[in-house]
Order: sequence, then structure tokens, then C-alpha cells
Amino acid sequence: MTVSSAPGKVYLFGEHAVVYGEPAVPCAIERRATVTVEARRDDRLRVEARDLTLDGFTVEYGASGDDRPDVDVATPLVEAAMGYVEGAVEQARDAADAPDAGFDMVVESDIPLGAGLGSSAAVVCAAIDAAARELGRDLTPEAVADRAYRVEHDVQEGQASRADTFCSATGGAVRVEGDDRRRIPDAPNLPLVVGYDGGAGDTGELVAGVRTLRDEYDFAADTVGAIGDLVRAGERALADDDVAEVGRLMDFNHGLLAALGVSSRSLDAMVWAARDADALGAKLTGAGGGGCIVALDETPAARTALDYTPGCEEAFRAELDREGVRAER
Ligand SMILES: Nc1ncnc2c1ncn2[C@@H]1O[C@H](COP(=O)(O)OP(=O)(O)OP(=O)(O)O)[C@@H](O)[C@H]1O
Ligand SMILES: C[C@@](O)(CCO)CC(=O)[O-]
Ligand SMILES: [Mg+2]
Repeated sequence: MTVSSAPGKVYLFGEHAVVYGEPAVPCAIERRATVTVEARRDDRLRVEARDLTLDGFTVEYGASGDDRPDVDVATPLVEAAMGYVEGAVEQARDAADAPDAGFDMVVESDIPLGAGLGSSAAVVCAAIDAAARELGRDLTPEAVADRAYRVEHDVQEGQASRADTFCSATGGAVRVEGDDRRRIPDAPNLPLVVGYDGGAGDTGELVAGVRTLRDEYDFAADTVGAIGDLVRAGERALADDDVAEVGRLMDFNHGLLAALGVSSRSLDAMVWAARDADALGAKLTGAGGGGCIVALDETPAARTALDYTPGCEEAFRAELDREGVRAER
């Protein structure tokens, strides 16, 4: 039996624009997805995803994919989840040169689903790492990131950046611009607070919406470019340890994301609750549509304000996780 885990992330700056080659700065946070894998004697794949619905579900089917899962939850949900897990298994089989390997897998996670904290990247990174190790193949975090990117790219129908998967695989604060990806050394430990509205957004749909706007209006394309400029300013602020400036730029970034149509009433309400409590900055994180915001606040005020904000289901302080994908057992 092999167990791996990988962290979720928040974006300090740059989501969506990163899909079009602008830079972005995501930071791994101490919330993880954990995948347990056991090789089978046959070529079948059995997946138990305990957190996917309230009751969790288990599916079992052949490697050829001709007998589809028979489960009691909405088909699109199963198809989407299986896309990530099947993709990860395919990558592990390829890495270990074992095309017919079968597995029993259990996926557990404390990263809310579809909420902008990179649950998909964390599940895929942990699953690739665990399945490859179960087959006797150790992958570097960079190799896990690369393979996980291919899976996200497929599931998001060709519209995905390397940001989430690289951040989850390597941990820490990272910078991604197109194919260029690196860790930001000595990133300051920022006082991150997350607010979660209990909802979710469809990453593929939101990315497609921004693409349409950008194709249709030059000023939407300019907005994407402006996010890139803002990210470069944010990187300088990080290098100078200027946390107040990082916060101001996060506020600005939220405004530009809202202009691109990916915020929501509850995300805006949480952003304003944090700002009213004198947070240094606040913005939505990830694809948007619903889910999470991230604020910067050294005091307990923003978190308390979020706790009392109607529509905010949960607020928590998020520590930067300097470790990426890792072997648990
Ligand atoms: N615990 C889990 N078990 C099984 N599948 C999961 C789990 N967590 C996430 N997933 C898969 O990832 C999908 C969510 O990915 P999606 O990219 O839409 O959101 P996210 O990664 O949480 O947020 P973002 O990409 O905005 O940061 C789920 O619908 C499911 O298919
Ligand atoms: C919206 C997006 O930029 C981040 C989702 O967490 C999509 C991507 O980078 O693939
Ligand atoms: Mg995702």
C-alpha cells in the first residue's frame, strides 16, 4: 500500500490571465488531498472518493473503460471526477511502463471541491505520485507536476495553465508564466485568511467565459494584460517584503477579475467584509464563480468579520505550505 498527499493553493495574483501566458503567483497552503493506492492482480480500477458527495461513493470498472461505473450520484459529477483519477492512473502506468496495472484507490481531501483552492491539482498530483510509487517508480516533484498538468489540460479541454499543478507538486510560493515555472525563494510568510461560501464554480466554464470576452472585446484582452502588469508589480512587492503593497495589488486584482465576470455576489460580500475589517487586501482565488476568497490580515479581525458574514460558511487562517507532493507511507 502506498500513500501520497499534495497541498491545495491560493492565488496571490494572476489566475485566469495565466491561461493566456501572463505570469501568476499561487501559494501552496496547509490543506491536503491524500490518495491511498494498492496494486491489484487484475487491470481494474476501483476508486473510493469519500469526500466527493456527502456520502462519498465507490466505483469499479475495467481499464478499458467499456464497463462504466454504476453509482448513485449525478453522471456529470462522476465523469468529471473520473477524468482526473483516470488521467492520473494513465500517467502513473505510463511512467512505470505498466499499461495494464490495476489499482484500488481511496481519495480523501480537506480541500473544498471546485472552490478555487486547487482540489483538482492536489488530487491529481497525489494520485500520480502514489500510483507510480506503488509500481516501483519514484517521480521528482517536477515530473509529477508535468504529468499532472497534462491531466488538468485534458479535463479542462485544452484550457489550463501549469500554475495549480506546479504549485501543488513543489509547494511554497511559485511563479508560472507559460512553460516557465519556478519556486519563489524566501517568500515571506504572509498572513493569509480564507473565506469559503460553501459553493463552487466550474473551472472549465469560467475559463471559457473569459476566453470569449477576450476574443470579443479588445478592452477585455487589455484587462488580461493589465493583470499581467499587476502580477509583475506584485512580485516586486514580495521581493521587497512590502506586505501593504501586496494587499493593495490583491484588491486591484479582484477588481480586474470582477470586470472579467468571474466574481459573484457572495465572493464580493466576503471581499468587502475582509476590507471593512481593515484587511490589507482581499480577492477571489482560483477560477471564481463561487467558492473562496483570500485576504491578508495579521490581526484576527478579518477572520472574525468573515465568520459573521452571511453567506460565508467557513473562514480559516491558511499557512503557507513549503512542502509539495510527499510520500506519507
Ligand atoms: N476529494 C476529491 N475526490 C475526488 N475528486 C475530487 C476531490 N476533490 C476534487 N476532485 C475533483 O476535482 C474537481 C474540482 O476541480 P476544479 O478545477 O473544478 O476546482 P478546484 O480545483 O477545487 O478549484 P480551482 O481550479 O478554481 O482552484 C471535482 O469536481 C472532482 O472532479
Ligand atoms: C482559472 C485558472 O487560472 C486557475 C484555476 O485555479 C485556470 C488555470 O490556470 O488552469
Ligand atoms: Mg482545479
